[in-house]
Amino acid sequence: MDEVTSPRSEEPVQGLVTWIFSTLSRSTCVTPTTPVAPTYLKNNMSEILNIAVHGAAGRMGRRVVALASADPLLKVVAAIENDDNALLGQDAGDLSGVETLDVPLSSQWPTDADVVIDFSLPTAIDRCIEQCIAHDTALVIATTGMTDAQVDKLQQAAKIIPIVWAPSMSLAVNLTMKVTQQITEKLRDVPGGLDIEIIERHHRYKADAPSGTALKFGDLIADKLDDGTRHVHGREGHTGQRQRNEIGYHAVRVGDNPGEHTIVFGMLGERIEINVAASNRDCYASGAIAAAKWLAEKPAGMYDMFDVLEM
Ligand SMILES: NC(=O)C1=CN([C@@H]2O[C@H](COP(=O)(O)OP(=O)(O)OC[C@H]3O[C@@H](n4cnc5c(N)ncnc54)[C@H](OP(=O)(O)O)[C@@H]3O)[C@@H](O)[C@H]2O)C=CC1
Ligand SMILES: O=C(O)C1=N[C@H](C(=O)O)C[C@H](O)C1
Repeated sequence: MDEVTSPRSEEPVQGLVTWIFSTLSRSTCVTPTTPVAPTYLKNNMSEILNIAVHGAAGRMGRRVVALASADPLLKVVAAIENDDNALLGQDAGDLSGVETLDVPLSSQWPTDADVVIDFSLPTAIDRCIEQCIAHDTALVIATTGMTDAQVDKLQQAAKIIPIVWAPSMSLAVNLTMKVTQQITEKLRDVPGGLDIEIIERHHRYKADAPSGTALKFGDLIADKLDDGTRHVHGREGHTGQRQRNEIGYHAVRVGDNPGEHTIVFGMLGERIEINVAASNRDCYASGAIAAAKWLAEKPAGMYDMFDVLEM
């Protein structure tokens, strides 16, 4: 695959712009009806990579199966599901709207996977981590809403197996995270003060709020502010004036929105709003597949999408 230029050696904003154009010019537009493998990362894979999809019958799992099955460098060897899922036994390819793969949905853990790609539920995460360690399998973990104990467990697991963990696998979202950090650095001391609020919009079926991505936006922005940032979730009643050191979060649940984040930088007299929105779920699925390929040759450790995307 083509080599991507890292922005690290260049001046920050110019570097990011150069990088995104060089990246997008190498990428392929994907739609749910025409699965195409992600092409925006180089990889040096010499062998076919065996992929297991955890949460394979879900909204995301199906798109991962569809895109991975269209990639000549990948083989979907397992489609793991809940042991009481009504679809157990059905073919993962049929379910995902691609050709029959002869991979039935199963709650059994596979023995031949090189990398597990997880889009499931927090209740499924403990077993997933334990099984990846037991089978010495790399793990791309995308599920959001984990408990602190599960995050600790994941950090411990990263001492034994390679893990990519990110609340958003999307290229555009991760680039936007970098941009919002740069904006925060430029505006943090603006006369009159800077108010930062994060509005996220997702489909009505989403189980956790605010989104993992919104929380990560907030943490990354807070890293560029003075200590003592307060993370405020919604507002109601007699709240008093907004405090200077707050980051506000607002979770909107509407229809079938596959994910949208708006970061508002409010000042006296003007404001900036940065919006990043998915049109469909393939930005996440293709990012997770890129992460799996990247991870295949890495030693044990905890990585994120900034590592994968060389940002
Ligand atoms: N990092 C990223 O880029 C993204 C992350 N996400 C996150 O991914 C997760 C999944 O999202 P989405 O696909 O929309 O959700 P879905 O609810 O559609 O899919 C989750 C799937 O996991 C299955 N599952 C439940 N328990 C287990 C188990 N023990 N073992 C294996 N599978 C299990 C569910 O089965 P059942 O129905 O039987 O419970 C379901 O099929 C969410 O946390 C979401 O926030 C989503 C998009 C992008
Ligand atoms: O549940 C979803 O759909 C999504 N969840 C992730 C999150 O919580 O950040 C990522 C994406 O926004 C879609």
